[in-house]
Amino acid sequence: MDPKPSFPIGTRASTMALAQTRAAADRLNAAFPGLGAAPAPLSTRGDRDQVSRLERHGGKGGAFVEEIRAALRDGRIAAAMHSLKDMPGDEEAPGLVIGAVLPREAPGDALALRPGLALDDFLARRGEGFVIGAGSVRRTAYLRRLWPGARVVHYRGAADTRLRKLDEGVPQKLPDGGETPPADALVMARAGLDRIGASDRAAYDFPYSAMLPAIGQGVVALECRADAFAVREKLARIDDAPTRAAIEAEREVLWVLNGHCNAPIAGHARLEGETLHLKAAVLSEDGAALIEAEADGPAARPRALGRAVGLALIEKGARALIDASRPA
Ligand SMILES: NCc1[nH]cc(CCC(=O)O)c1CC(=O)O
Repeated sequence: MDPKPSFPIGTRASTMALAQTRAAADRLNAAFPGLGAAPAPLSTRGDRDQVSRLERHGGKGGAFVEEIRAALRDGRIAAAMHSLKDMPGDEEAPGLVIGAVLPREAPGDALALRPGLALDDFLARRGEGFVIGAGSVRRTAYLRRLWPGARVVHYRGAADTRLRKLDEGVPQKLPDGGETPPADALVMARAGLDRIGASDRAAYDFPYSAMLPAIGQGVVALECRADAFAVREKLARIDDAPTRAAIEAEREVLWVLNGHCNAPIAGHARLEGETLHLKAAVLSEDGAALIEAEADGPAARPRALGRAVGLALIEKGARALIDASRPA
């Protein structure tokens, strides 16, 4: 790797994050030959501390995003690569903007199975008696609805590490010193599996009707300083308009709900011609309650659509579910 790229893109050092950042650098270098965009891996506290839960770091933003933002603010990097899903949606970062999003990859969730397990058997038993690892309250809540007979355990860490633990039958350490039983299956982002070259590990893709993705899932975002005009101009040039419209609608839902990082909120927007279709949901942590809202709107006004869907969720009682899932 170029030790001192002229356009360093800050990133976490995981396999997945590096793959995403290389994709972003390729896109920039194709649009601006000679720019010298290249990944600048930074190690974050969230990566070093694999044991504690994300919430301990003040949420997703606290875990991964803030340290990379610090490098952006002090000028060590020109842009920062984030999985959009990991960026808090209910507040803006002062002085920073999302300058570009890359074309969205598969937005959904997939099931990876321990080698030797047959998908047919798993599905026929509806997960009964199986241990399923999941890393978010959204996935946990949907799993409890879908396969109530399965035991869902908290699983986190880099995607390739999680897969290795699944394959080797390694238990996962918990913050309280205990450990989970080895998992039979993991729920992971399909886009993450694709990016680390593990597409063949996706034994089953959850239909959106069974598990609606996280807001922003599958989208790579490039953040930069609001006052870095030369950078902003380059990022504007590679911004993917259909993805931008979708994420503006989705993230407006988060904004309206004021959803904290631990809230089981889901949402997905898709563009068809000039029309955006947006569906969003809020669940109770045990999956017993599911509130959904959906609407269509012009692609040119994505935030209005997101706002309407967010407010419809609140009308239907979403606020109580979000408050109930707030960490004490
Ligand atoms: N929270 C971790 C994270 N952040 C982004 C992705 C990959 C998919 C994406 O780009 O949304 C993942 C891994 C996962 O959820 O399994």
